[in-house]
Amino acid sequence: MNDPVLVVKGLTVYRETYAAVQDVSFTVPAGMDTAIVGPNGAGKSTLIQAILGILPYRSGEVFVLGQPLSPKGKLPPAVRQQIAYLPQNFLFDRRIPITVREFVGLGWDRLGLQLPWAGGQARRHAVQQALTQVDAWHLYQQPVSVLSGGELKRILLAYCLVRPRRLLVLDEAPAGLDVRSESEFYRLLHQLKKDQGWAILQVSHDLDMVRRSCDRVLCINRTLLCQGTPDHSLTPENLSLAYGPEFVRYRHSC
Ligand SMILES: Nc1ncnc2c1ncn2[C@@H]1O[C@H](COP(=O)(O)OP(=O)(O)OP(=O)(O)O)[C@@H](O)[C@H]1O
Repeated sequence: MNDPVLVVKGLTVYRETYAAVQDVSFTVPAGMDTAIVGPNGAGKSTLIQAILGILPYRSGEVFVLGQPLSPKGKLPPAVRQQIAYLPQNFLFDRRIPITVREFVGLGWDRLGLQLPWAGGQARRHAVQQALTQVDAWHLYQQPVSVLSGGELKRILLAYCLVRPRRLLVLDEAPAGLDVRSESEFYRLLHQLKKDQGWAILQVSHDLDMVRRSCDRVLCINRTLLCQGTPDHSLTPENLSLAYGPEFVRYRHSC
């Protein structure tokens, strides 16, 4: 009945001459929050960038909403529009003269050519709602260039939320948010998956959060070491396999 939002089969991705991701297979169902965990340099960002079509992949197959992603990252625009991505770092030229409201509105616009006034009131309403959801409506007239790191993160999330999507991909998304914003952020993710059936795929180093909030875990270190529910995956044996025995001893002594 519920086809998976994302299917990855035998995916291998190179960073120059190095196979950063090797033969990784998994599926991401709708309405679930799936975490990707693993040590630094394990290939987590490489994996999601290949799934998003930002990096080419060498072999394997990727299907988003049943449509194949080409090895060079091509996907039909109607499918691409269903995916939102919040990167680890968002680098841009701070001199760009664009306000928060204008920036978030770009997330609402359809891909491709359209009239500049398209949408009108629906667009304005969607922008206001998205900014309110991330508690940033008060910033709507601010130039993006003056925002703090945490404010910018919330604006980027509003950019992802401004239109209904099927898949939200996050790379260490809450980094830079204060404690209150972080808990609001996870509450919002929960709401998106429960009420609107969004699939969430998030890279995280916060194993306690993963245990609390995620439904499934993929543990990787170049290859997929294990997958399943947090209880099934985050066992001392699997953590030792991924991070080394020292890490498990350290966590138990805390
Ligand atoms: N632009 C690049 N050029 C060459 N190699 C790269 C590049 N970016 C990453 N790598 C290498 O690819 C491997 C995987 O990196 P990746 O950033 O995917 O890991 P990660 O699991 O996301 O790490 P972290 O937890 O530190 O963010 C690492 O060995 C890294 O050095």
